[in-house]
Amino acid sequence: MESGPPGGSGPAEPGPRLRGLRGADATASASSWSRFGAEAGCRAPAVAAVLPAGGSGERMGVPTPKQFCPILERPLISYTLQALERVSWIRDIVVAVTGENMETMKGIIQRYRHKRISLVEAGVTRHRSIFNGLKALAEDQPNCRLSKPEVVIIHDAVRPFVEEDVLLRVVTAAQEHGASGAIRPLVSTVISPSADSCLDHSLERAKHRASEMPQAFLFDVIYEAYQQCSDYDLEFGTECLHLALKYSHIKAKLVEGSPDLWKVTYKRDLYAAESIIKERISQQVCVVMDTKENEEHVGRCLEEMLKTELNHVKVTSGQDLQQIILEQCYNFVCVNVMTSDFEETQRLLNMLEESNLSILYPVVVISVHFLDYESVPFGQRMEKVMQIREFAKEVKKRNILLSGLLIYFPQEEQKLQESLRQGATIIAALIKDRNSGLIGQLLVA
Ligand SMILES: Nc1ccn([C@@H]2O[C@H](COP(=O)(O)OP(=O)(O)OP(=O)(O)O)[C@@H](O)[C@H]2O)c(=O)n1
Ligand SMILES: O=P(O)(O)OC[C@@H](O)[C@@H](O)[C@@H](O)CO
Repeated sequence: MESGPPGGSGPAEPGPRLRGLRGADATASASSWSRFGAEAGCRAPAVAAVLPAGGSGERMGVPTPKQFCPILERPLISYTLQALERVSWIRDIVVAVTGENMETMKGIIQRYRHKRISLVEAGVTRHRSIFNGLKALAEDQPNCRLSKPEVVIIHDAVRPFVEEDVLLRVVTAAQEHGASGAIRPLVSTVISPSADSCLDHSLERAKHRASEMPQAFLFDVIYEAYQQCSDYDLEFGTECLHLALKYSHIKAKLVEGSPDLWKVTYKRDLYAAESIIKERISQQVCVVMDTKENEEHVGRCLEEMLKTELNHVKVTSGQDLQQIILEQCYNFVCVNVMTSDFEETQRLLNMLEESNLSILYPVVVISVHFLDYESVPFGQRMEKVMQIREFAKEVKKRNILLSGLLIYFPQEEQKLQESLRQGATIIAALIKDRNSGLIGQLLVA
């Protein structure tokens, strides 16, 4: 069993969250357990998680095992780890990876600052990988800070969209019933073919469900089941709940899961996961502008136009920028009126680089310049504005996607409104698409 970097599998420690949120998240997380636990009449147990991540992803059809395939330049497994790390009452997260991917996994833990992670060798099947993870929790191994939990969550490393709510529900149900698992309605009807590939019978879809993840077990229940498990089940089985029933005689409590619990299996699932992640981090934008009359006016007009494109538009003159960054806004518009200088934008970029906000997700920054660019020789004006290409190349190394937008100003009010509307559309497209191919580009509204 290997731990990640020093402190990798230390005591429960929230994962890579920004300072301001860590407290908030942990408080929310702890209070949700205490609230939920109180309602369910149970106390908070010691909880650990096992993530099988030792597969080859054959159905994905690419050389890279799907758990390491990038989404927005970050490996899929990192999103799942992040989701579990948001839950402060999960004490340890044991990830089963193949020996050949051990260094890759350690690099991911290091780069994305994952905490509470311990690594074990995967097995040749998913059940064997899970079993190895459980052994790491069961046995007091020398120099290992892992200890046996009361409840263990088992969750596929390729299911990134798991929320605290369903984790809380399966753990609470496992405390009471010994085992629990998330289920979803079937999308297609299940049929049973005959030996000659004809329809033998079909199952009534309404009476059946798809077994998803997360699942949770009293540790002794599932560990006992794996210890008694036949080689056939270890080799060909796909259902942990079945092992708990067959070997520990425990009937798992089934809980309804959300639609986002699906497993990334085929390439289309990766595209779907990327669009969900893009949508989640594109919900809000922060408009940074000075309160000088001119700037405030066009900034407010732009704000109004942006509200027709994006759900949440915050405006700041800069004082509360640090808090906005801590609240994990990933999209910024810096308004510059009658100047092609980048001082304001540079100040914002410096704050973003210091904040580590862009470690987990690409941060979009659009430097908007309201410029009377017809009255000054084009070359002279453009020379300064074209600096954006150099800035963009530099900040891309920190996962910040910088592009520029020119809006002719001043101009007759109606034309200005049209430019602002076009500008808002361009800004929304840059935020929603997060295409790193557009960094350093200067767009004109
Ligand atoms: N020997 C294995 C096989 C699978 N898994 C993990 O179990 C989860 C769900 O399995 P699945 O979706 O089948 O992954 P793969 O086996 O990689 O996919 P495929 O069947 O397409 O090869 C994945 O996180 C996978 O990495 C594992 O830990 N050890
Ligand atoms: O069968 P696969 O190896 O593709 O994935 C494992 C899934 O079967 C499993 O995650 C759920 O069905 C719940 O047990």
